[in-house]
Amino acid sequence: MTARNIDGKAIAQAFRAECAVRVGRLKDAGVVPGLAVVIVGDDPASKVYVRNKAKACEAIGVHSEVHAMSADTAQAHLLKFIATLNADDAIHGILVQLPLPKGIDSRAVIEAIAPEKDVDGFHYSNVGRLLVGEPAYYPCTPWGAMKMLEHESIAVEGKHAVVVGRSTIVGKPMALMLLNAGATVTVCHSKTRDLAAMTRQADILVAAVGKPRIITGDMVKLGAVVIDVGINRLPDGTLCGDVDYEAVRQIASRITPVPGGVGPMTIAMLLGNTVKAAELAAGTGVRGETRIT
Ligand SMILES: Nc1nc(=O)c2c([nH]1)NC[C@@H]1CN(c3ccc(C(=O)N[C@@H](CCC(=O)O)C(=O)O)cc3)C=[N+]21
Repeated sequence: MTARNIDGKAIAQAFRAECAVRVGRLKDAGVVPGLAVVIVGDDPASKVYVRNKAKACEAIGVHSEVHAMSADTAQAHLLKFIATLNADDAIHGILVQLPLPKGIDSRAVIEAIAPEKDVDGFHYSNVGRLLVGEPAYYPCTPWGAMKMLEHESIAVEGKHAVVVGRSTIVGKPMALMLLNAGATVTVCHSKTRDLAAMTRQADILVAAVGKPRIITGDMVKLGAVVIDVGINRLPDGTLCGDVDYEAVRQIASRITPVPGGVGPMTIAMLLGNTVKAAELAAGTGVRGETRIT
């Protein structure tokens, strides 16, 4: 078997086009969606991501502003700044780029963001809503992975999904989204005994570990759907996922490539959440859905 790729770039493009239409409608109603991105310190990788986010906003007519602060910014200053963004009617979404420099309590910073502007879906309020299965802003990376499954008409209900990784940003919310969608979910992590025995049971396998190519061919069931969330930069500068793509491709039925898989979806979901935040602020958003994007 050779797996077909799930083309994140193309799906993200289609989703962004839908967002652009919604932005057009908002503009007719006199509202320009606005995203504020706050970046503290000068991590080069973070700067690239932030630039890509700003470009993606610009392309669909979302106002974006990047607030760059030095690595020695005081936490109190950052909290005050977030309070001004919370009060700014032109800003519908706030994203504080993670990781933050040592000495800043990321949790305190996230909790300072108004939940209705928390387009990352990291605030306790949104995390709790996800747990309960209520409308919320859902974390963009796992939400993007779910959207890929939906777009490809891959049924989740009744499937055995195995998530490798238990981070707050990807693994845990991914497991909850799959569970809410009716999957039987196993979450594996660094303390799991016999990881391969677990992953081989997966109809849908999600790798969110952050270690290059740790999911090898022998760990995958024939015909499984494999979602690779890992983005690892190798010493030679190339990007690779958590999945040994060439080997697993021979066994899986569908696979997301890296790059061009979950990464582009993450940015598309951020745009979707920002547009939704503007729609809700403008009173044109649809409430009562089981999900917000
Ligand atoms: N508050 C916060 N929210 C985030 O969403 C957030 C964050 N902090 N910190 C850093 C991570 C990382 N992240 C990525 C988004 C898109 C790609 C992406 O588009 N990747 C391309 C390749 C990009 C490249 O070539 O480097 C791809 O996979 O095809 C990657 C990584 C969002 N993050």
